[in-house]
Amino acid sequence: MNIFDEANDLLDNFIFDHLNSYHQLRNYDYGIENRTNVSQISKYTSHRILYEFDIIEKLKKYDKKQKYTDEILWRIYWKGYLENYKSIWFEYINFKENSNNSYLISSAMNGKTGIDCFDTWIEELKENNYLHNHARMWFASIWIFTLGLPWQLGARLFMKHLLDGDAASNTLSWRWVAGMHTNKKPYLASKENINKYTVNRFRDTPISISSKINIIKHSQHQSNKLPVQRSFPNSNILIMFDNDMDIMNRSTLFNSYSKVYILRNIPINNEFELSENVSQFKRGLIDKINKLIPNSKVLKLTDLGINLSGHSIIDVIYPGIGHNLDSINKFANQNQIIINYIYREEDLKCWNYTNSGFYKFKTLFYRLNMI
Ligand SMILES: Cc1cc2nc3c(=O)[nH]c(=O)nc-3n(C[C@H](O)[C@H](O)[C@H](O)COP(=O)(O)OP(=O)(O)OC[C@H]3O[C@@H](n4cnc5c(N)ncnc54)[C@H](O)[C@@H]3O)c2cc1C
Repeated sequence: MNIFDEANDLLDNFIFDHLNSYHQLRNYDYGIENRTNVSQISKYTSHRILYEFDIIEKLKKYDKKQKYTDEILWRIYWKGYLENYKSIWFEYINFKENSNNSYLISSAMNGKTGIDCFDTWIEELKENNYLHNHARMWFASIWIFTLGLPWQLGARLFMKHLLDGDAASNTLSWRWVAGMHTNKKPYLASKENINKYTVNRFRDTPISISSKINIIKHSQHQSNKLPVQRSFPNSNILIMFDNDMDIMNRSTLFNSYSKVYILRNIPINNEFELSENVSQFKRGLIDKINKLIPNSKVLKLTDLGINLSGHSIIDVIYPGIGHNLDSINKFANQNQIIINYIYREEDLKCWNYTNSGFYKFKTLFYRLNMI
């Protein structure tokens, strides 16, 4: 069974057994032993082993698909929103912590806050590399509004440990909790809500919401121009990354090149280092994909230079705003190489409608029958 069959099996089993009750049960976090109320496919969607638009297509024939489809749309929306407001990403990665909070930060990162649920989630995050969506919301709210810590550090901690770590969903969800997204309403976790949706699994720890709600400053971001698709191929080399590995229906594309390089070990500084579990998971996925593309080779970015000698223009499957894009752009600048990005038609279409709120996007998505 290849990795695509494995991922589709997980999705199909979920659809068959639990799609009907998803809208009623999805908000419950019953703990790691009982996760059947959610699909846990995110480690595949974030690497595009499962392609969002294929999932929506697959769901069309089911009755109670609405809530689940909406969640997939959130993923598409966040990606598109970040494409429209790239400066949000740069502001996030350039954030430097200079407060004297190091003791509190270290207690939070090591799960030693004394807040039972929060400390449990830290352990779960580091060991299981997954958190339920509601736990992510409570966690981020406690991090920001109870502990008073910068959201950017929480977002980096998530990216380090989540198998599904995703530049857009993660950065923008943290901003949403902080009250920095379009509705400007912070998400405030409450003890009653946590108790209800965790079925009283945690010691009853009071969560105080601090006055720090008011002090999250953020700049206004102007939307940027969206990219357009140019013609390809422009060289005999194609480059791809771990966050778009949907290779189904792409054999014609791959066959247009003599070599497909899958880049791994993208160097990012200490503040954005991935945990060993996450790195290992990505290595495993890349190796599996490598075996499925006959003319592919796995390369480190540091070895790309020698493999590209003599090329002044290369084609790259667009990896979306995030570290992969930053790294390849930096490489191209340093080596005076022109990059031609290959976009997906569905992405480009959706991004035109993701520059304001989610509900507007969702309404238009259905009305315009975007796939
Ligand atoms: C603070 C915070 C950080 C997050 N960071 C990430 C991240 O780095 N990567 C990531 O993929 N998701 C992130 N999410 C969104 C969401 O929590 C996860 O996608 C979801 O929990 C994954 O579990 P699942 O596959 O069982 O979800 P299900 O409930 O089964 O949903 C199915 C799929 O829909 C999509 N989806 C569901 N909820 C959301 C959502 N709120 N936003 C975007 N897509 C969604 C995902 O692709 C998910 O796999 C974050 C949410 C919050 C509040």
